[in-house]
Amino acid sequence: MTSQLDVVWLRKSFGARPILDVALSLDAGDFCLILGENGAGKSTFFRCLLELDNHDGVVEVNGKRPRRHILGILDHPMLYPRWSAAANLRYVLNDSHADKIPVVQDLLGDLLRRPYGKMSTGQRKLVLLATLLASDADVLLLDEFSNGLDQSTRSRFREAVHRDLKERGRTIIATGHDLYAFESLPTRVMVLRDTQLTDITADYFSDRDLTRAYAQHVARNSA
Ligand SMILES: Nc1ncnc2c1ncn2[C@@H]1O[C@H](COP(=O)(O)OP(=O)(O)OP(=O)(O)O)[C@@H](O)[C@H]1O
Repeated sequence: MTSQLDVVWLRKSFGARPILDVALSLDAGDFCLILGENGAGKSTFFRCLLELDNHDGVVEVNGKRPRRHILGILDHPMLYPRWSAAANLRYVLNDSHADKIPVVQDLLGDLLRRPYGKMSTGQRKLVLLATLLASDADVLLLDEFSNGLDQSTRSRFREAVHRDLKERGRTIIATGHDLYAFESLPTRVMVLRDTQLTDITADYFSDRDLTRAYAQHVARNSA
């Protein structure tokens, strides 16, 4: 059976320095958390999947070339600051009713009317998440998305993502150093180190403790 996202192989170097030599297959409904030290190559992996960096490899979404089926949030994306969140959503998604989509209404509520430029960092992130969840993309990438979110915004993030995975069956890949923010979401957990992805999902599922599973992996590999 074809996976929803199939990174058959992907290699990336900066000059003579190899950064990525990875393969990864994920199904519909998978939430894959990629852990790794600063500089391990997580953002570079996302940039390659989004075709923002040149690289070698074969990547397929539902057995075909990805085209517009992968969308992601990378560092500090900008929407139009003077426009309301609703106007930005309608423009970005090219859909005059985008602000009426239930997931958008649930996530943003009154924020929809507020100018994007006058929002806090966490509120802007919710607008970006709503944009992704209202899109047609089958694969979503969330780079360091959870950083700087307070407890209640994290809960809204988790609930919206949970519902999307269950009802829409997208594939979501996230990175982040704040592991508590991802509580209960991951179906797959990988560590990126020395150009390679290592699957630590089984370790994570033994007691659903991300911090312990990651610390054990690091300890094993630095011994
Ligand atoms: N345009 C570039 N040219 C050369 N080297 C780069 C470029 N972009 C990133 N790098 C290097 O590639 C490596 C991977 O960077 P990347 O940003 O992907 O790491 P990361 O895992 O996302 O780190 P962090 O957790 O700090 O966000 C780093 O050593 C970085 O310095």
